[in-house]
Amino acid sequence: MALNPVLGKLVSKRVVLASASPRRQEILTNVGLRFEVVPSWFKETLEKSSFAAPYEYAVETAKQKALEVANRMHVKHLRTPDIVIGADTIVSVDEQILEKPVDKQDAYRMLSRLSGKEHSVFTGVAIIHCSSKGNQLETEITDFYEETKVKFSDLSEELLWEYIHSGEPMDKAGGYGIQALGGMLVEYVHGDFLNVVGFPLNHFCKKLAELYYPPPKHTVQHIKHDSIPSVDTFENLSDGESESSNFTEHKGANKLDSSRMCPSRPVYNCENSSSVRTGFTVPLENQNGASESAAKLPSKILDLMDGFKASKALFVASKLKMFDYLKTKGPLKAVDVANEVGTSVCGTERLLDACVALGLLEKTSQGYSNTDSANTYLTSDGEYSLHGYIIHSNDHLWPLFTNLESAVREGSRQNHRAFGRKAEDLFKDYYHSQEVKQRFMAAMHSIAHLTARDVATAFDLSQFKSTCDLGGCTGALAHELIQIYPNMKVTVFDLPEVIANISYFQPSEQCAAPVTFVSGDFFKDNLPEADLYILSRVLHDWPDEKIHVLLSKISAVCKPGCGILLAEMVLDDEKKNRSTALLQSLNMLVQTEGKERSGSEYRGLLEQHGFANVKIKLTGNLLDVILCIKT
Ligand SMILES: Cc1cn([C@H]2C[C@H](O)[C@@H](COP(=O)(O)OP(=O)(O)OP(=O)(O)O)O2)c(=O)[nH]c1=O
Repeated sequence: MALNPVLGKLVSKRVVLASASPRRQEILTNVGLRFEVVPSWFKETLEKSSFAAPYEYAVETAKQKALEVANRMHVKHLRTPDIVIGADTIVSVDEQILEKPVDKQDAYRMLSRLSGKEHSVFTGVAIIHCSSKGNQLETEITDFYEETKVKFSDLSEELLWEYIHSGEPMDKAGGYGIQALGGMLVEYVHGDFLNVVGFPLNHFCKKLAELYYPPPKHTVQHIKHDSIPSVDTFENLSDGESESSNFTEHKGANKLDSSRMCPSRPVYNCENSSSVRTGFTVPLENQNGASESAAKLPSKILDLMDGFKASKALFVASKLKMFDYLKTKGPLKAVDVANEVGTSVCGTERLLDACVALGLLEKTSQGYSNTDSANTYLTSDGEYSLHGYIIHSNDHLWPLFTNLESAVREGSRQNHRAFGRKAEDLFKDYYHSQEVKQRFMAAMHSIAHLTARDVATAFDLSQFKSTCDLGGCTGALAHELIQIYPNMKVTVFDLPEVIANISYFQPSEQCAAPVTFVSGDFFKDNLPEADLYILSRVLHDWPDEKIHVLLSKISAVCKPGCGILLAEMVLDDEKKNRSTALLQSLNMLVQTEGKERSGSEYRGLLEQHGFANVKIKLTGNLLDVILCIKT
């Protein structure tokens, strides 16, 4: 199947996914679609009883989510996106619509209704093509839905509660996630699996193929409204591109054929009906090579070849604090940015343009300005600033990664090559100078802050009265724990040179129950007493031998019923799917004796030290969470 041309049609467009769902982002990223994420603020409060069928509710909600984002972006930035994609997933059982549970009781109510029965999962999708006329936003809406049938086994009350306590149901329609623990509840699935996970990719691609490669008119005329089209893929059709299928041009000339845009007109594949489903294979119609070479364009490989340039562009713009200047003073012309920063105008202009193309900045006739993401993540005072980690990536990881080849040949860390220093203990390397130490602490703080909420809420930790975050650095996770569990006593235990430097990172408003910081070396010193020991991004720094030393120390002070919570990037057992975590494991190779590990590997390590009932939660954020209890 020539998939690439379908998505390739979107390459030059500003595509926005109006969804906060990490699953939708992952599904679309995995097929190489480039898009910005702007979660919709539309509240899912449409009156369900006013819809004749559950899928109509999902389609309308998806449409409203996407329209809200299209309108907001148009008004706010005066730079209208080309395409906004919205989606809404619901579960329907006995004519009732189930959305995300509001609390655990609600999850229990939903899951017990699904037990032993077949239900339908509907995802409504809206694809909105936007354009600006004068100051007005014009939209062309295409929508559709997909249904998948899922049957649950008979589920005991005990099993349901165990599942609910895993925390997985809370952000998922119907209260389950088929892609993770919830998969164990499922007897069969009829239909598109990804539709259950939140996005019907196959139907979406077919829809794009319809929009961008419509069949020639004579073919359409032969199709009866209620009949199966005479072709089931587009392979036999001529492209139509030369006539009218280039969406942008077509739209400019006159409005799109509304029969293609309106889901309620059944002329050509506008309904969700398997009887009119077509494949989304795109024709290699042109025998003289033009389209064929486009179809073969190895875009993923080309993106990888460019990856280091894109990373470095981000690092340099961050290091020069361009995002900070644009936040306070933007929009600015390239010459003004160059003056602020003290750089050349021609170099600055090229860097800013590259950042625009990478989706980090926006460019209008008034100049360059930050995107919402840049304000949140790239400025040094952004709410979830990654500035510290970006500078660490530029100044520390980049030189190490340039020695990746040696690391792979030798199987060991490369600090001596990158920094001309004999490799000592990992943390002695980081703490040999005040500047490097503070840079490292800022980097760790930014990741800990970004992931803290997901780590703290992955499991219900209210049973633990006291917690000790070993290697908890600036206390970002500790502060989040206190927010969520106000009665919890939280201690951070870290090296004296870290504890001496934490003040800069403390939240300005004082918490009622402040975090206690204790200095020491967890390999050598006594550990503070606690019901729960947290090791966040600690075990990945060390080889198995050192981990056994640490886990046996924790095991010795842990009473039965007490636990360990690990926060790490957990690899899939086959070590072939999670590229972020696998690349992070290379990161550990170039600078430590540690590595990233799979869920089974962590389970094996923990069980050897008397920790059982090991539960793993993939959070969708950078860190996954593992909880286990001392027997
Ligand atoms: C049934 C099921 C749902 N889900 C998820 C998909 C959706 O993210 C979520 C349903 O909620 P939605 O309201 O469709 O989406 P969302 O709130 O996650 O994101 P947004 O509104 O910003 O688009 O449930 C799974 O991940 N696995 C499953 O098995």
